[in-house]
Amino acid sequence: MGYDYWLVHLTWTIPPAALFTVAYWPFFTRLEIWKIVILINVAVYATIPWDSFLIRNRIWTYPADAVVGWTLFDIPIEELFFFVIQTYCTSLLYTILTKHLVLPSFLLDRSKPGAKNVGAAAIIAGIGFGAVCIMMQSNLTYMGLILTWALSVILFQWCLCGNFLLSFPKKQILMSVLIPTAYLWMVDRLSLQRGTWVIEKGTKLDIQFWGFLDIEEATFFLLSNVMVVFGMVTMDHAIALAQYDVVTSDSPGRSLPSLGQMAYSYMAQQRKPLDEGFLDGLRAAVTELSRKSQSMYLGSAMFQDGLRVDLIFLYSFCRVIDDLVDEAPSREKAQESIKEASQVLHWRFSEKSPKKPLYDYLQADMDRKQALQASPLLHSIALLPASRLSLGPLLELLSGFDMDLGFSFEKREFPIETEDDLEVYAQRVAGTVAAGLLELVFSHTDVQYSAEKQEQIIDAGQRMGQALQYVNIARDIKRDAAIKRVYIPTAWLKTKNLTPVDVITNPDNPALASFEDQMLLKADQAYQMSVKAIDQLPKDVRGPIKTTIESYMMIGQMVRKARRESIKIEGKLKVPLWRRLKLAWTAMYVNH
Ligand SMILES: CC(C)=CCC/C(C)=C/C=C/C(C)=C/C=C/C(C)=C/C=C/C=C(C)/C=C/C=C(C)/C=C/C1=C(C)CCCC1(C)C
Repeated sequence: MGYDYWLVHLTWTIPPAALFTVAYWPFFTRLEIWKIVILINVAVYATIPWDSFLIRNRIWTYPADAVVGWTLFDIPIEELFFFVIQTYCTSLLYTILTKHLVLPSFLLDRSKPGAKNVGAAAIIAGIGFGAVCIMMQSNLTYMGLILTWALSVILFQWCLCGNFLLSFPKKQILMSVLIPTAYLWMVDRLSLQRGTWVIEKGTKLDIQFWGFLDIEEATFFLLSNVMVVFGMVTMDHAIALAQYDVVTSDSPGRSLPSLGQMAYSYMAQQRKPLDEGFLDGLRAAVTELSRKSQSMYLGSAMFQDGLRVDLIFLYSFCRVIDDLVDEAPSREKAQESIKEASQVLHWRFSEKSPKKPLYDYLQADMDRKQALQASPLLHSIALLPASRLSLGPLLELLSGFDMDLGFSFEKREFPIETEDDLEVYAQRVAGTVAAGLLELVFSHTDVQYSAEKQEQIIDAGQRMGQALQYVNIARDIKRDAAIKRVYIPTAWLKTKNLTPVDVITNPDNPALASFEDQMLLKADQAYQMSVKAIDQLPKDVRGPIKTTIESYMMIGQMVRKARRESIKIEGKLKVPLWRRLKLAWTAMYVNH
């Protein structure tokens, strides 16, 4: 007996598994862990008969002095552990690489018709070739056994999720397959060189890469990783459909069904046709978010399932309105947009509003695509999860944009006159967004909250939204001055004998430092008053919400520091990526 085989694990497979586990641990969701556990089980049960057959037929052997000697169906225990650890590593890598993807956005297959059949035909051809290899009873035996077994599994997976796979991003699939494959080739080569395991001559082609890596082994590790990754994609396909059902449902709140239920309805394959308008809209909203704000896109990935999708739609609505107002050629045009938004919102939230596919109702005479292009506003409102939001905060948000339109340098009009105005403004543009977010949180959780409790938490959330807006204002004093807006209350300025016009004409005035301080102090106070409420939220959302808030508050600290050390900042001040990652890791870890 010997420890050579265990040594391979101790040096090559366990360390990367441990490293990735620790790094990713705070971000692991229960669903992700279950997926991996299920896949490991499937992999082990599927591989045992095959591997056992190989060993009994002496296709490959292991020297007695390399293994401890425990076996199951003649398979050394070390080998069984290999099935587990490889499946774990590859599926974990896949989980990390695909964390940011919004699964339902890949439900519509836009690839060439027939692409799925071409794939299936190729896999079947591979299986046929493998069968011929086995029947020849020659040095092609091992290759034949690998191809027939692995490609049968892959064919099954392809039949279930081929279309989903075709629209899934190729980069993530390739990296999840190829990185572990290349790594295991290296490990396998080393072990074959050392003789920890031996592929017997006679049933193999005897072609080696890098001197020792048999071509069969190379093929095997590639195909086993494909099985693992396709297995993950198949489960993700089932999950994507369940998420789709949740976010397109009219019921005020639903969380994801259990994995078992999802697997059942997936295999039953009885589905109503998908709503293409909805899925196109989702895709557009996701693309827009990732283009406009990469950090918000990645940050949103910490929210799970249906909640994340709903949040993306909420964001998309805010974004569209913001752009419409900012890019309007005149104040009147901007006000018109706001008015239109208000009307469409009233309609969307009314009893009369059709709850199912909305596009047809919006623009009955227009093609959907055209409607989308013609009015991003209509589109973003149509996609809002109206059954899980309320109208109030959204209308209040519009009134915040209205306030922004009140600025006029020419007419010397500055709507933020008093500290009260500042608070009202911050509530309208940021408090409302926090309120919307929390409404969605409450409707996507199984935790029961009394109406009173909800109201209390929403109150705190709105105050937190205001706090973040104060940080925004403190950071952007100069940038706002450049577009002739001053959010420092006129009353504050007056204490130093200044006016908003002075701020716009001389934004570098050192006297402004004290107002920046005052604004950040106000942010701190609002933050302190509401931070405790986070602990009352459902566990899943505490981490991501804390991350968002703390990153903002960190911007505040950086503004202070920059001022203290007279650092000049070009453009927008940002928290460095590594600090945000550290912050996210900690916030997620503490609330895990
Ligand atoms: C749950 C929900 C929501 C929906 C349900 C959706 C659904 C139906 C999904 C179906 C998924 C399926 C069917 C997944 C299947 C995955 C498999 C079979 C993975 C096999 C991995 C095999 C692995 C990793 C095998 C590893 C083997 C190794 C490392 C062997 C190595 C070796 C060594 C070391 C020396 C000698 C040679 C040898 C190659 C045998």
